[in-house]
Amino acid sequence: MASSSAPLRKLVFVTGNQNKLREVRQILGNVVDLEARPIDLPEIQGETAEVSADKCRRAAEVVQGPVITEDTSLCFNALHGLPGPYIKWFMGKLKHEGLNSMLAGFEDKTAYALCTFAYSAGPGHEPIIFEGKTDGRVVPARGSASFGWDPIFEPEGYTETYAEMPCKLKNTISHRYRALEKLQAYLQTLDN
Ligand SMILES: O=c1nc[nH]c2c1ncn2[C@H]1C[C@H](O)[C@@H](COP(=O)(O)OP(=O)(O)OP(=O)(O)O)O1
Ligand SMILES: [Mg+2]
Repeated sequence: MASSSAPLRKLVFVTGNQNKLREVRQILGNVVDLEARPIDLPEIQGETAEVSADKCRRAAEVVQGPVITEDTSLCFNALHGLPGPYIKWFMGKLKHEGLNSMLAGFEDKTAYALCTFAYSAGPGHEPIIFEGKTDGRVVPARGSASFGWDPIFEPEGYTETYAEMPCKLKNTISHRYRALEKLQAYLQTLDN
């Protein structure tokens, strides 16, 4: 926690996703002065860390200052980590039912949610990557369909899907929470 007398660090979060923004605000609380920019940046193909670093470089150019970006992957173990960073496009076309069908031919329904935050101090500053991972499995949709693939992801050790649990609980076990813990620890080192 920043001391109450120190001014809060200003950080721009570039994202086109309101649900992400809401969770990031809930998790971080008042530790940073977060300003949202609803810009949907282009995303390259590749491994998650490369996709994230590239998006963050573009964001720093747009913002001309310190910036964070976030990428979320949903990785099916039976498919060697796919759809991974392409989950948005798979979700868009296949919906929850189709994502379940992709695993119909496999015994292994396990998956993990991977959240990658990237921080850049500004244009020309190489992004630093912070990853958080939550293991679970893919199940037929249960719970409110308000955020992406939440209804089909049941985190390990729980009988509820992300969509069925109170957001307070999701926010203490989620891929996003785990990545933000690391980002927050890094931001604290900058404050000292
Ligand atoms: O906790 C989550 N629970 C369920 N679904 C989620 C979660 N987090 C992201 N999602 C969805 C949104 C999008 O369909 C895809 C990630 O794609 P991703 O490119 O990272 O997000 P986006 O394009 O919506 O926002 P952004 O402008 O920050 O890139 O997975
Ligand atoms: Mg995106």
